[in-house]
Amino acid sequence: MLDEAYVQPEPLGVVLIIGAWNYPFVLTIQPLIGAIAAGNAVIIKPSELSEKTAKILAELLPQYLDQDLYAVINGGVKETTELLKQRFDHILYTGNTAVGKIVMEAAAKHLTPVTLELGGKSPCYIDTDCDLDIACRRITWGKYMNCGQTCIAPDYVLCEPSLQNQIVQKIKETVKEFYGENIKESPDYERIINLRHFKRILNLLEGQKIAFGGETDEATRYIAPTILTDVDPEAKVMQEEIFGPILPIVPVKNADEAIKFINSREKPLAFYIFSHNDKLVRRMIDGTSSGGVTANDVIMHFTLSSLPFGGVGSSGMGVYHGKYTFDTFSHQRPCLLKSLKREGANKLRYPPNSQSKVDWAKFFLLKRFNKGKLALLFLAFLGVVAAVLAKAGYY
Ligand SMILES: NC(=O)c1ccc[n+]([C@@H]2O[C@H](COP(=O)([O-])OP(=O)(O)OC[C@H]3O[C@@H](n4cnc5c(N)ncnc54)[C@H](O)[C@@H]3O)[C@@H](O)[C@H]2O)c1
Ligand SMILES: CCCCCCCC=O
Repeated sequence: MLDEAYVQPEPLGVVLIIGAWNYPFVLTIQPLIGAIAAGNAVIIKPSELSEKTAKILAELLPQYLDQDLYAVINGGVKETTELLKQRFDHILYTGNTAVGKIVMEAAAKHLTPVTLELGGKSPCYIDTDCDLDIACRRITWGKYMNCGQTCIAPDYVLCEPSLQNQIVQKIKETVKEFYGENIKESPDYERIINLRHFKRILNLLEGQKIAFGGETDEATRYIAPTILTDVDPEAKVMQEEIFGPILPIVPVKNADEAIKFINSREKPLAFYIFSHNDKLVRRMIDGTSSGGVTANDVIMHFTLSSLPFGGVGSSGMGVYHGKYTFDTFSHQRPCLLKSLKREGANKLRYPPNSQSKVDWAKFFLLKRFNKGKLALLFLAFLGVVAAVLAKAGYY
């Protein structure tokens, strides 16, 4: 009651940040900022696949930051494996789920806590009560941005069968509006990172009904914005994160079936719902689980520093962004400052024990006294004294 209690965040020590290639600058610098703010030393390991960004980070960072505290280490699997043998105080890893398990296993050897920013198949439900023009424009933006190589891109669409053709038509129109008649020539349409990923994505198209797009060019690793319709939930394209510009549409009877569909799979990194019906939006949020949610848009929850960003289940663990990054890289140290005075009040907990001590302890614990309540009690006591004095004076 009379002591001071507070939480003091303290730095964890040395943090390892392992970045991914698809947004190679933001996925290393954003966690770095919070790790520095929390007072840690940091080692950054950019992805070797985005080699130019990795090189420029190694060149630029030492020009602005103390190299003894903030180092960039470049390399591939061999170097990262070696790095992971070292003891760190926290590891933030961004990348695929399989490597996430390798990172967690290496961290476990030193009891190092991890934040795993992984991926998954982020579903998008489009309700019949919806402005389809706007929904399709926003989905087109989020799906084909960075050629579909975005961790929170809408992976596939769930909708009632009657909406399917309209959605194809509207996305087709929006693609033309965004990238022009000749998408290949558009300076705003990107390419697939490498040949391995190009072939992996092409493999997902096998046996599918292509309602729009489908053109590819291996020499430039170009894959056109593509839509697949009437997709079988068991199809290959529905088994792994697409991470490319292909949008499967899976028809469902209604919102309840969409909820069941989502819940029968691994927990996704993001979930998107398009509907005018606020009740339905909330019902779908309550009925499912995902790293994050945006209603009536895609991607945008990532951009709010007031919201924590991260996955759940196989899409990751832990969060960052804004103040949450600071918290992730801090130990929340509880501190209680007592005085050596007022020893009488402590006698209750010392032996020998008695029933009366137990009764007093129960009284104090159950009443949950705090400074505010104590002040009220003191005021009440003063009131009683004042009343007694006043009465004594009156007579
Ligand atoms: N949650 C997020 O914020 C987020 C952001 C971007 C990407 N992602 C996910 O990342 C995935 C794509 O990234 P990726 O995995 O292809 O990126 P990647 O190939 O760049 O790998 C990520 C990092 O892991 C390291 N790595 C690779 N193999 C390793 C191994 N065997 N041992 C130790 N380290 C190893 C790489 O060097 C790299 O730094 C997608 O699933 C995507 O959804 C998630
Ligand atoms: C404004 C869009 C930024 C999206 C970054 C997503 C990071 C994950 O791939």
